[in-house]
Amino acid sequence: MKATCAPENALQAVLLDLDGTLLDTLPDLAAAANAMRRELGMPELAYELIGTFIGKGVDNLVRRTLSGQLTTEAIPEDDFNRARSVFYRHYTELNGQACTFYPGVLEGIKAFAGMGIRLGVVTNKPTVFTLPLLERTGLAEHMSVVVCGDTCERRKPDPDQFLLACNKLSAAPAATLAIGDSINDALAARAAGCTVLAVPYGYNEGEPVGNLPVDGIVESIMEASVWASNRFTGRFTASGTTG
Ligand SMILES: O=C(O)COP(=O)(O)O
Ligand SMILES: [Mg+2]
Repeated sequence: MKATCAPENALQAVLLDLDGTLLDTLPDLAAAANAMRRELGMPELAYELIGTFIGKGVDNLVRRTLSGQLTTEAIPEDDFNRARSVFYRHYTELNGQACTFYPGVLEGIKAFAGMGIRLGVVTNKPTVFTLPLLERTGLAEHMSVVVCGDTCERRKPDPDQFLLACNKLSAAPAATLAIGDSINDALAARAAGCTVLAVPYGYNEGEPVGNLPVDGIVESIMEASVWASNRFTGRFTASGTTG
């Protein structure tokens, strides 16, 4: 890959968060979380509350769902392991059943692809749930790289996943745009040296996105493609030509 052929300020890659950015996965995650609670003899939680538990990976979602709150007290390891396996069983069934695309996602993906820019997913979701979901929704065919919550030693908000994704795409982090819905994406992508955009419609652990350390907030992935074509002067294609 001849990244050096790209003109200055060319966009080489776009890395997309999954839950809360590409797909509204809350219906499936909340159904699995509540199925877990029911099976453990606990009352169900409101969907909106469970939405605030998404973002730091499934293990944290399980811990938060057990506690019923965002900041969890210490949960005995046996209780956690039992709950986790119940959640995994339910979510394996439900993953992809009721989730939906956010408006502008497919249009935005096509717009970026039309610019010759390679796309990837960087998610805190474990591989065992991410790959089937990308297949079921048809997203897999658009992605040149997928980095999951268990791919690297550390997850978002640490930068490792973004650095690995850039490396796999032979893209410089400074020429890579990350788009996410939460503080975890913002901190991780920024620490990796990427340009970062946030979408306001996702989860962000119950907080508004207005205070996130990002380069901009866009209403959709389609709007992100317009933002990127204004912000980056050159475009990079796999052959090293520009347009
Ligand atoms: O699994 C999660 O907690 C969230 O996954 P995400 O990184 O795709 O938003
Ligand atoms: Mg997210």
